[in-house]
Amino acid sequence: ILRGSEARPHLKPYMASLQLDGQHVCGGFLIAEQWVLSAAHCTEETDGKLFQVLLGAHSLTEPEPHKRLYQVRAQFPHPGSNIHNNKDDLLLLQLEEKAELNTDVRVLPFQREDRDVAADTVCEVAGWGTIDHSGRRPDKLQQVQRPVISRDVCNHRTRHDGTITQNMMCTDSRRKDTCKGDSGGPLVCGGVAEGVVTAGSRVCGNYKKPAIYTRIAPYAAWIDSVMASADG
Ligand SMILES: O=C(O)c1[nH]c2ccc(F)cc2c1NC(=O)[C@H]1C[C@@H]1c1ccccc1
Repeated sequence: ILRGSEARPHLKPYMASLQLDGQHVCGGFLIAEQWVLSAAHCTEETDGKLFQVLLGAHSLTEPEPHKRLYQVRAQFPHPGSNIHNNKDDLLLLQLEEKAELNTDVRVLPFQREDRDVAADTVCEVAGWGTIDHSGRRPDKLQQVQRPVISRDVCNHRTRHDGTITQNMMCTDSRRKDTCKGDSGGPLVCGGVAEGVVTAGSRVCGNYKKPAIYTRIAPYAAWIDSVMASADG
């Protein structure tokens, strides 16, 4: 998160850190007791290794009362996701067991009505992604508020030039923005997850390249079917 602020500890109890060998790779969030939603691109350089999911954390390194690292039973990238574009950039992770819910670990509801969030709506995004242009990585969860921009503006020739589909949405990226490592985290508008930070590599903090999110509502049926089909 560029030019954001430290989140109030444990006030975003749905936040997850997807880790490999103890290193934060991407964000994610708890959508059900045994399920985390993130971005498919985050699995690109993991050569088949499964993530571990850290829940209940504010600091990535310090001991905290409800912080716990969960093993992942299975990972389900959306079948339409691919390395060439941002399409269907969603990843479902089934935890090895149901997460223990408490004050610091809670499910975040996601939007099921497929209707665009109005432009200028101010939403919030959080993550342990880079906090400056030198790529500094925070230890504590950061957050920032960003206004939604319309798909037409985001698709302008000088912005993302028609690549933003109706399954994507954008927020203004002038100065304050998401960045590497924030991908997979939720864009929360009015207490509901409306989008997932896409993990395609993109410049951060440049107003000409707005932040891109995968809208969740169009994928509600896919999410429900994967959760229903997997055992447990
Ligand atoms: O965040 C992303 O957009 C993104 N997209 C990817 C695609 C493949 C992939 F193998 C990884 C990623 C990845 N995350 C990262 O590179 C994470 C490692 C970097 C990071 C930044 C800040 C703080 C901690 C760690």
